[in-house]
Amino acid sequence: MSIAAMTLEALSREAAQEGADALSPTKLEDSWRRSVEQHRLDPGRPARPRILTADECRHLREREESFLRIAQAGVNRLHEQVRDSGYCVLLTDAGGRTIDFRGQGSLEQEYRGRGFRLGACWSEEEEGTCGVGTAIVERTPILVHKQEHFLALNERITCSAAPIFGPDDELLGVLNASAVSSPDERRSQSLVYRLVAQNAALIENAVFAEACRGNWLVRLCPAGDDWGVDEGLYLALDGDGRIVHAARRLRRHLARLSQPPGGIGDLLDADAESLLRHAHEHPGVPMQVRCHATGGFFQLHLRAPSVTRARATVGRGRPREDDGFSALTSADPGVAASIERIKRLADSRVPILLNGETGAGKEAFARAIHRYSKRRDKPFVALNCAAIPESLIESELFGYREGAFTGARNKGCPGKVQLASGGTLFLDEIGDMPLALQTRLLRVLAEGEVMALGASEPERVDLHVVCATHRNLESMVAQGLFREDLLYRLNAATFRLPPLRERADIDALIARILEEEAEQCGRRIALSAEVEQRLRAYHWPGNVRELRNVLRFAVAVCDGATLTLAHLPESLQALHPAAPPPLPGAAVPQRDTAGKAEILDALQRTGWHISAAARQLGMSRSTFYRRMWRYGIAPPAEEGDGSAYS
Ligand SMILES: Nc1ncnc2c1ncn2[C@@H]1O[C@H](COP(=O)(O)OP(=O)(O)OP(=O)(O)O)[C@@H](O)[C@H]1O
Repeated sequence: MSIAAMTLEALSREAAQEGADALSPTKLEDSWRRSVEQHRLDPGRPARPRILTADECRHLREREESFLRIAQAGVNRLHEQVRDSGYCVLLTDAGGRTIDFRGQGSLEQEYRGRGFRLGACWSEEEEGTCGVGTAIVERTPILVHKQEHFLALNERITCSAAPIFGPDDELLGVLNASAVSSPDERRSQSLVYRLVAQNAALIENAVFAEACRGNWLVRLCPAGDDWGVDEGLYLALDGDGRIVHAARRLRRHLARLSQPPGGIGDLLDADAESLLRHAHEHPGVPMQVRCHATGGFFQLHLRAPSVTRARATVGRGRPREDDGFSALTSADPGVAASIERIKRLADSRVPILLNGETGAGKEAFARAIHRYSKRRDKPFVALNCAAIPESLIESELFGYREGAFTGARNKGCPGKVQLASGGTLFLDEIGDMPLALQTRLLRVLAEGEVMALGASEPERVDLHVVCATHRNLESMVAQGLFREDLLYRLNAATFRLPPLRERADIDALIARILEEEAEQCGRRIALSAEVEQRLRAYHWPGNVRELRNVLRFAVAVCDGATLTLAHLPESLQALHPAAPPPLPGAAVPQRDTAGKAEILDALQRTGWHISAAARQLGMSRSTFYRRMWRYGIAPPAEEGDGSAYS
């Protein structure tokens, strides 16, 4: 497959194919078969869809708050387009539960009577073949018209539904438009069907743009399009102009290329520097670019990163500003993908194993999982298996009953397992757990039961277990130091937290932790270029913990507004010997090291005159643009609230 596959024409063909798929009888036949054979539904069932209780509904909407917020524009737009024709609009979560609903006054009663309302559950398992449920299973837009519904009760309604996916292809929910009366002719629904699919794509793009707020965002549109209809193909670029993420529709095509593009320049006749130059010189005007392989032209719109304003990664579109993971949001593709996968497991009972060097953030992740889950109001109980003597781990973990051993407290004492019941048990350094106790832990995990020391009856416990280790448990198994069956129970969901030196988002982490530490002292502090370089070059054996300590120290000893090398601990100062002073008369080398503060300062002093600012710092214009790109600096008129500019 050549790069030509990624043209909009190809995408349009694909959309048309999806359109044809919606009408494909095969999908409906499959769904009917599932309704009978898998879900064992009775087509004559008299009951309407299940409706969540008010409490369940509120809880669900809270959890999906950020998805709801981002999807709102698309839901409203679709509603405006179809309401006068008698359609209502539903947005559901990935399980088909209605989390947003737009009706129409005069038809409200009829909608409610048919199950179109907040909290209604439209999964295929419960309703059989239906728009929302079948779109979830088939993962494609679908039209289910009248008698195509499985339940006789639903055979008067028509439903056009389209799934919405997150940046990692995870299903976030379904957008659906339904009417309670419509012509029998299926083709009468083709316009509504297209509008639903189009608005679902719009929401998907908005989710992508939100998730990539920390990156430069590129949107490619065919000539003549404008920002009003937010379609197009999205790419996220890092500070070196490399493509770090592509939205789903584009990714499908990029994946088929024999050689995936590394930088934007591999794809288009423009590099990062020229995009920025254009944005600076022609504010508000999209840049015309050409695809190398096809020669096709696109309008390119560019949006600056907004690292400090980055909100919680959307992913599954979960809740509130602090959804547990907001403080850990990462532009490192590996970490970001782990967060998205972990979120999906947060409410399951699948144990999670976090692997990583000391200080890499394992406990911070465990706490985030707990705060993200529906167990967040219940206890989070941590036990460091390496920190307490082997002889005490057993009673610490499983508790003991009265008189269980000499020195035991009169009334006995619950263990961490009992204390964590209903919530999350975090077992740090699980590799240090003695073998005999591993057997007992296995029983807790397998049977949900714990036997306290000295007890005659086991107690039932309901736990989510998160474990962490810096060790290689597989090789411990090979050495007979760790039980193989326990490993298999724990490692179904293993996540590796990379050491800081390997993280692609190290600059953003430095910036965020510096901001936090400076804020603690009510100050704003920038980094000098030398400090930035030094922090980036250091190997960080103590990972994020060490980084935080270094910055805390530096902020404490710095009186001014900029951290210099002199403020760093000695271990970092000694990293590179200072360069010898230049010999008199020697050519002054080109600078390529100015930090963000210096660049911004020069821009402000020169009124954003690029050549003058570059001259002041002894740089060429292109080096200066490169640095602006790296630091995510956009001309002030374009920065705004981080929304797109061209
Ligand atoms: N992504 C992050 N952003 C900001 N701070 C972080 C991040 N990850 C970890 N930290 C901070 O780094 C410190 C160490 O983190 P944590 O205790 O979670 O590491 P750990 O991997 O569990 O370490 P250990 O293995 O030594 O127990 C904490 O102060 C934590 O708040």
